[in-house]
Amino acid sequence: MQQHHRATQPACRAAEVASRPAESNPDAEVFIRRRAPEGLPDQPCGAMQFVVPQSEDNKPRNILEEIVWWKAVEIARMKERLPLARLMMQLKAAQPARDFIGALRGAQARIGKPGLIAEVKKASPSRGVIQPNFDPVRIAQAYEAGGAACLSVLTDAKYFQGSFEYLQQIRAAGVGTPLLCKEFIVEAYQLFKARASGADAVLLIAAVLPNADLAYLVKASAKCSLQVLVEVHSVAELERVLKLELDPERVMLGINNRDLQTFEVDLQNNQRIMDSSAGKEVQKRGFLMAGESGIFTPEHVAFVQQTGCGAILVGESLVKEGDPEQAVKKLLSIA
Ligand SMILES: O=P(O)(O)OC[C@@H](O)[C@@H](O)c1c[nH]c2ccccc12
Repeated sequence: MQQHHRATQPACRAAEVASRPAESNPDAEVFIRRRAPEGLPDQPCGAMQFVVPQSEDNKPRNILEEIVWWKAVEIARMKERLPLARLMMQLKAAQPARDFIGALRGAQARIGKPGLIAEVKKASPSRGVIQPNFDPVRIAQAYEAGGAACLSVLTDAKYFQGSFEYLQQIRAAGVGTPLLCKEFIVEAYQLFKARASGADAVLLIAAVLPNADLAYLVKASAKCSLQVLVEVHSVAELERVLKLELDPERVMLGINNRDLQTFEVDLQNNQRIMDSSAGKEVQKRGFLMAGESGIFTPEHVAFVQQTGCGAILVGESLVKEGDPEQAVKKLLSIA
């Protein structure tokens, strides 16, 4: 699979990236390999059952890789509990999807600030438990009352303590803002599960998915009426994503300002990417851009806005507050 991912890059570029340490090359793409959580299996060869030794390289190289390797197990279990045929019946019965991107653009036009995607997030690998007193429905209702245009709901169970059920519960409680399913999506089954649970949009992470997979999953999303947020975290990734044919009415882009290896947040990353020629092209082609992660203050919001982002994705700074409604109002400077 690693070979497959690398093969989507020109050979010289891949070699160049591989030979430079990641720290000195902020634009290096993160190539997520796909393996079972225990790595590649032992390779017995011959009657003596001689085993080719496992190398260090057979462990996840970063948290994103670890999460993605575990996904394979999680998806297999989900399919056992809910086979595809039954999931497709749920999908048919789902309520029509809402216009996620339209809601963000509408809010931006109304308030003159980036449209807010407020995240319902209990925990994360970098922060541990952020909100021990976690009630997803109460938080979602408070975000909506505070003026969030859209919500993002973490569904990853093992690393973020999320659940697809939270999407259902939030919808069932009458929350009307469009919902993003925040998941590490690697196959279409997860898209169907997201839509059947009430999501209106899904996240696709460029660092996880080569362009061939992105193209397929974007198409499959459109088939089940899901809009898409494609997340990049470097200029190189943005350049790659822009090679795809994407409809700005159905696909928006996001810049994750959190480094996937160190977890450090740097809002300058947002500026650097938006100022690049790929960043300019994004704006020319009319894509809505979201700045993601590490946004804590109205000053941060203003900074991300002046880089050219019409949306922001905010989790920790809102979810850790006892009164998330006030936290939203404070962040957007709504009296
Ligand atoms: O809690 P923060 O720093 O405001 O970040 C929110 C969001 O950007 C972050 O949760 C996120 C961005 N991309 C992701 C991909 C998967 C899981 C989580 C994320």
